[in-house]
Amino acid sequence: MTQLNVAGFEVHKGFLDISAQREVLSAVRGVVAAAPLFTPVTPRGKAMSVRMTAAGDFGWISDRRGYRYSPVHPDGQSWPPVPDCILGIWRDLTGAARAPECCLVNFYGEGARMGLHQDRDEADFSWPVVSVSLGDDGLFRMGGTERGGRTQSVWLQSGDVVVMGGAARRAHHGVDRIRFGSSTLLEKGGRLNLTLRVVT
Ligand SMILES: O=C(O)CCC(=O)C(=O)O
Ligand SMILES: [Fe+2]
Repeated sequence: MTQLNVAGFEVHKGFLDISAQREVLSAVRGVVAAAPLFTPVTPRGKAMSVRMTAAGDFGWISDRRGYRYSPVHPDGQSWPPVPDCILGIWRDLTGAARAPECCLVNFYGEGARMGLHQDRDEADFSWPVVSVSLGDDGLFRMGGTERGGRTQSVWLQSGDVVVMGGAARRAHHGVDRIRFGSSTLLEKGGRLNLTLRVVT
C-alpha cells in the first residue's frame, strides 16, 4: 500500500485487496436490495447524474425540499444496517470512538460525475469521513476549505480508500469523471463509492 497526502487528504491506494473488494461489493449488493438506488434531485429540480442509497441510521437525500439526512429512504422504509465488513474499514483507518451513522452509497454509471462540494450537513466536523472506491476508476478532485482555490486530482481505483479528516474534513472535493469499463469488478461497469459519516 502506498499513501499519498494531498492537502490533508489521506489517500490509501490499494487498501482493499481483491477479496476484500468482493466482500464489500457483496455487502453493498445486500444494501441495494433492501434500499434501492434512487436518483436524487437538487433543490432546483435538476436530476443528479449519480444514483444513491444508504445504510445506517441516516441516509443523505436531496429533493425539491432541499439536502438533508433522513432516517428513511424516499420509499418510506428504514435504511438497512451498515454491514460489518464496511464498519471494519472505518475502525482500521480511524480508530474513532464513534461508529459511522451513515454509509452513503453513490453509483456512477457512464458519464456520471459529482461537482466540487463540501460535506457539511453533519453536526460535528471533528469526525472524519472515510470514502471507499469500488469498480471503475474515478478522477477525484481535492481542493481547500475556500471555494475557488487550487485543486489537485488523483485517479481513485477499486480498493482505494480516502480519509477526509482534520483540515481535509471541510475541504472541497468532487469527481470529474469516471473511466467507464476500466475495472472488471462490476460486470456491467460503473463506479461505486461509499462514504462513512458520523451525522449527529
Ligand atoms: O465518489 C466519491 O469519490 C466522492 C463522493 C462524495 O464526495 C460524497 O458522496 O459526498
Ligand atoms: Fe463529498
